[in-house]
Amino acid sequence: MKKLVIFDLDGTLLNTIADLAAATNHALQHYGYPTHDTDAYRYFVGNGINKLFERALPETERTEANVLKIRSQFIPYYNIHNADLSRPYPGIEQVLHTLQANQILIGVASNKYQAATSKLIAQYFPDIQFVEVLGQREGVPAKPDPQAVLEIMEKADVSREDVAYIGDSCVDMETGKNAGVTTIGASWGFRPRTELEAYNPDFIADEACDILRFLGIPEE
Ligand SMILES: O=C(O)COP(=O)(O)O
Repeated sequence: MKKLVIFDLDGTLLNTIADLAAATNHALQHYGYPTHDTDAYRYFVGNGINKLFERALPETERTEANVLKIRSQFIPYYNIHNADLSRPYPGIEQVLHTLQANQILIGVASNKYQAATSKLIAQYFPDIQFVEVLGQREGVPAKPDPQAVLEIMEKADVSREDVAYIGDSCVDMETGKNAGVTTIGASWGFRPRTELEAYNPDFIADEACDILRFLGIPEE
C-alpha cells in the first residue's frame, strides 16, 4: 500500500474554474481586453497564473508588462473571490478522510500561487492533516518540474515507490513521471480524458472513489 498520496489542486481536489475565470475576466475588462467564456479557461489554467494571463490576453498583447498589469488586478480580486463558486469534486472529501483513516499521508502540489493554495485547502478541507501543502513559490520551478513533489516526499520521509501523484492535466501527468512516482489521472477535471491517456499514466480515475480501489484501500 502507498504511504503518501499527493494531489494537484485546481481540477483535481477543487473545481475552481468559475472563480478563476471571473477574476481573470475582471482584470481583462479593467484594461478593455475581451473576456472569455468560463469553459475556455479549462485550457488556460495549469501552468500558474502568469501563464493563465498570457493565454487569456489577445495574441498581440502577450507581453510581460501586460501579464503583470493583469496580475495586479487579478490578485486583489481573487484573494476576496477565490471561494465564491469553487467546490470540492464529488467524493473527494470522503477519499481524503479514508486515506487519513488508513494512516496514509496526504500532500498537495499545485501551480496555484502559495497564498491561495494554502487558503483554499484550509477552508475546504479543515479536518484533513496534510503533511505538506505546496503552491507556486518565488524561485521554485513550477510543475511539470518535480521539485514540489520531491519536497513533499522528503518531508514525509518516504521513497518513490510508496508515493502516488494525482492530477487532471498533461502538466500533472508529466510531473508524476518526472518525479518517478505512480501517476494517476483524474478525468473529472479541466481536461479531456484523451489528454491524460496520451501520457500513459499508471491509472485513470473517472470518479474519486476509483483512487481508493486502484490503491487497494477499502472504502469506508
Ligand atoms: O494555477 C494553475 O495554473 C494550476 O493549478 P494546479 O496545479 O492546482 O492545477
